[in-house]
Formats: sequence, structure tokens, C-alpha cells
Amino acid sequence: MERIVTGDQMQLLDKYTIEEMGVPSLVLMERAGLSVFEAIKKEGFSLNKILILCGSGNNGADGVVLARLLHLAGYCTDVCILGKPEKFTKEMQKQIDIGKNYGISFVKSFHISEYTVIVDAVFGVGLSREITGNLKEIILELHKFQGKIVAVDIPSGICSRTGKILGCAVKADLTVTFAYGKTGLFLYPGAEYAGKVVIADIGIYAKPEILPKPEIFTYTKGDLKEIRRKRDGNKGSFGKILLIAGSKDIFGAAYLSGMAAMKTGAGMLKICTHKENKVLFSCFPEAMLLCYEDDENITKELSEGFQWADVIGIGPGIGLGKQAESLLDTVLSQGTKPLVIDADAIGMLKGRTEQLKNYPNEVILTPHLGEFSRLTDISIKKWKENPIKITQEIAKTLSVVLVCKDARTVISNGDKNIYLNLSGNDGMASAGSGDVLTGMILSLLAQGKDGLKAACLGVYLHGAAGDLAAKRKGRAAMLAGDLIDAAGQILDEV
Ligand SMILES: NC(=O)C1=CN([C@@H]2O[C@H](COP(=O)(O)OP(=O)(O)OC[C@H]3O[C@@H](n4cnc5c(N)ncnc54)[C@H](O)[C@@H]3O)[C@@H](O)[C@H]2O)[C@@H](O)CC1
Ligand SMILES: [K+]
Repeated sequence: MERIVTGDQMQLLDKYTIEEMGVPSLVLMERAGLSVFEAIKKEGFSLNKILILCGSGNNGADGVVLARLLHLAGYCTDVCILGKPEKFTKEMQKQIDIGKNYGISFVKSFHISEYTVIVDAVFGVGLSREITGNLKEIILELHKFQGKIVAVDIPSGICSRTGKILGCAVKADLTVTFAYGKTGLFLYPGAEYAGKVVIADIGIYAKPEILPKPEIFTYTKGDLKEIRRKRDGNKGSFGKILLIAGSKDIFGAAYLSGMAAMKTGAGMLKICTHKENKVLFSCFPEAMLLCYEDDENITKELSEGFQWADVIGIGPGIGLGKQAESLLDTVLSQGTKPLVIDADAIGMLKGRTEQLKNYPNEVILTPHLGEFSRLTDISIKKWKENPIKITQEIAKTLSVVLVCKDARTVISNGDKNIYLNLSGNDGMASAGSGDVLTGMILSLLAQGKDGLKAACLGVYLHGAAGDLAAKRKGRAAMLAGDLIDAAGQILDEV
């Protein structure tokens, strides 16, 4: 598990480290400059001639430290200060004085074609408004640069909280960010502008009690160890899933979702679907079936299913018709086990939010942004302006674990910890991918994880499987079904 912070949180951590822990600001800055110096050398960029563009704040001061280190190591380096002298922080002034003592080259103007690497130390997490005027022109000119661009802490122009472009932004090949990843480096479009992100330890450590909430975290492959199988387990101990999925014209969703659940370790699966889908399950004999005919009332059979199951899933491919509504009502009124609601079932939740809040166990909702927007009347644009806060607020209002699915999925149970997912790729944006995720989350719930854990681990695993499938098949050619086998292999490796 790794922590991610907003720019505001980072500034508090800087302040705490300097004022409470007593580490001088210049010491942190020296480590910051040194970490960029090492990252640039490690990347193997051609370092024939380097230009460092500096603002007047402490991001600029990091840039001047870097210039000194490069100069002393024998690299041909120019510094151009774009910020106004009257705005220099005291650290910036100090770094300029030190740099002059060491004879580094300060230039007033430049031609980008003379350089092989340009370093952006104009704005860091202190960027507070849109970039305009001359500075904007310079940043836009950098888009034509043929060499490599390295951003110090965050590309100038990217909002460190939301990843939004504030007027214009530097497009970096490499971003060396300090202490913790910033949300703006991972949310789009910021993620695209950041290039490769390296997180450098400069001696700042978060004390959770001084961080304003919500706290944001992400998973990496090592966290999947939490879903290691018990060697002495039996099919009962890996959990029983009742999955209500598919309808008369749609059969693939039930198949993909069920297969994903079984192939990520669930013990037993019963699929409740329309009778016409029966034939499909001849090639999936591991699943038990509960079939209904047109307009058939299966409330009694479903109630028995609720007793049998450890967890319940409803939604993939069930359609939006009367029968689907009645299935959802039966689940909401009679179900007692942890519940995952996805796809079409989310589409029918509007007007049923009271039932949702009164459900006697954990509920996980997995909307994509279109479904989220229809359910809450919050536009996708508005969500993207503040994904962390909005996800948290809606999760709290609905009393659910909310999984807002996007290129960067955000998960919250309304409490102070928010999960931001970094695995996955655009190859997963194809039919059936969401059905597979539902199956994986159900499987982890069935294996005993609580709602938030099952959702976060499931989303991480789903993305990691997407990354492996992309490697094997290519992002355009990979299919939702490819995620299932890839996930199995990943789980076996941890
Ligand atoms: N001692 C510290 O506090 C440390 C700071 N560090 C660096 O310092 C950065 C933060 O420094 P600062 O807080 O000084 O902020 P920045 O250096 O990011 O920028 C602040 C300056 O930019 C101006 N500004 C903001 N938006 C503008 C806009 N749109 N157009 C024109 N001017 C604008 C502000 O008025 C201010 O002068 C971090 O990103 C990091 O790179 C690191 O060296 C670690 C230690
Ligand atoms: K920067």
C-alpha cells in the first residue's frame, strides 16, 4: 500500500518537517536537487547541453540546486529564471547566490534547439492560478522541443490535486516528484503530461495525524499477497456466490462475470439467469444454474439462494425490463449477504436509494461514470474536477462502497481513506471488462474480504490483469476474457 497526496497535503508535510522536525528547508532542497540529478543520469538521456527553467518559488530553487550539481559534474548547463526577483522566496535567493559562487551560467534568453534536455522547475505544488501571458507562450513553445523534458516535482501548469491543466502545461518525459506521488500526476490529463513518474525520498515522512482528510492510498502487486489461498481450504472456505446476471438477449455478461469469479478463486457459484442462456453454460459446468422463464416469479427460489450464498451479485446484462426490476427488488428486500450491484442494476437504483441505505449488509456499487452521473445527477465533468471528494461524499450519502470506474478508478466507503487505482490501461475499455471486474470483486468478498478491501484489491487485480493481457495480446486486440486468465497467472505469482 502506498500513500498519494494532494499538493496541499504535501505543503503541510514540508512545513511540518521544517518547523516541527527541524530539518532546514535548504537541506530538503539539496536532497530534492540531488534526486533529480541522479534520476536524469539513470534515465540515460543525452546530456550534451541542459537548460533549466526556474520560477521564483521553491520549485525554481530546486532547479538552481540541480544546475549547480550538473555544472560541478562537468555538464554544460544554463539556467534561465522566468520568475520575477521581487517574488523570489528566501531559499530561491540563497540558491542563486550559491550558484553564482560556483560559477553556474545564468542566461536571459534561449533557443530551445540548442539543448538536448530541458528541465522544468517553473512551478511545483505552489501553482495557484492559470498560467497566462509570456510564460504561457514559453510553455507552449516547449511542446515543439525535440529533446527530453524533465519536470521537477510536477509539470508546470498541472493542478497537483486534480490533474487539470491550468492554462497550459509542460509535457514531460520524466517527472521526479518528492516524498509521495501527487494525485495530479496520476489523474488525467495530468498523468499524460507527467510521463514516467519517479518518486524520490528526500526525508519527508507523513504523520497521518497531521494530514488533512481524506487520506489517499493505492495498491501495488505486493498487496495481492492478501489474497493468497489457504493450503488447507475447501470449496466451502473459498465462498459461495449467487450471481444474478444475463437476460433473454444477453448471455455474455453472466458468463464473463461468473468465469472471472471462479477463476480468481471463489469456491462455488450459482448463476441466476434466463432459461435461454442455459445452453451457454454447457461449456461452464462448474457453475450451478437457477433459470427463470419470461415473467416467471422466482422469489421463493431466490430466497433459498440468499440462504445458501455467502455473497450476492446483481446486474451484468440483466437488462432494464420489468423482470429485472423485480429481481432487484427481491434482492434489496430479502437479501442479507454482502451485495455487489453493477451495470443495469445501477441504472434501476434511482428511486430505490432508501432501500439501498436500509440493506442489512455491505453494498458495493460499481458504476462507470455514465452510470454514476445518471444515478446522482452529477455530471462527468463535475466529477472529474474533484473525483476524490465527490466519490467520498456520494459513498457516504448512499452508505455504500462506491467504485467510480474510469481510467483512474476511485473507491470510497465514505470514510477517511480513499483508494486511487493506478493499474490498467486503455485496452480494457471494451465490452465485458466491467462484468469481469464484478466477478473478481464478488470472488474476493466470498473469500472473506470486507467490502472496501474486496473492491480495492479487485480493482487493482483487474487493472494488473489488463496490463499483463496488453503485454501478451496488445492493447487494441485484447478482450475482456483475456483479463480472466491473466488474473489467474498474477494470483499464482504472488
Ligand atoms: N522547503 C520546501 O518547502 C520545499 C519545497 N520543495 C519544492 O518547492 C515547491 C513548492 O514551492 P513553492 O511553495 O514556493 O511554490 P512553487 O515554486 O510551486 O510556486 C510558487 C510561486 O509561483 C507563483 N505562482 C503561482 N501560480 C502562478 C501563476 N499561474 N502564474 C505566475 N505565478 C504563479 C506564486 O506566487 C509563487 O511565487 C515544491 O513543488 C518542490 O519542488 C522541495 O524542495 C522540498 C522542500
Ligand atoms: K515543475
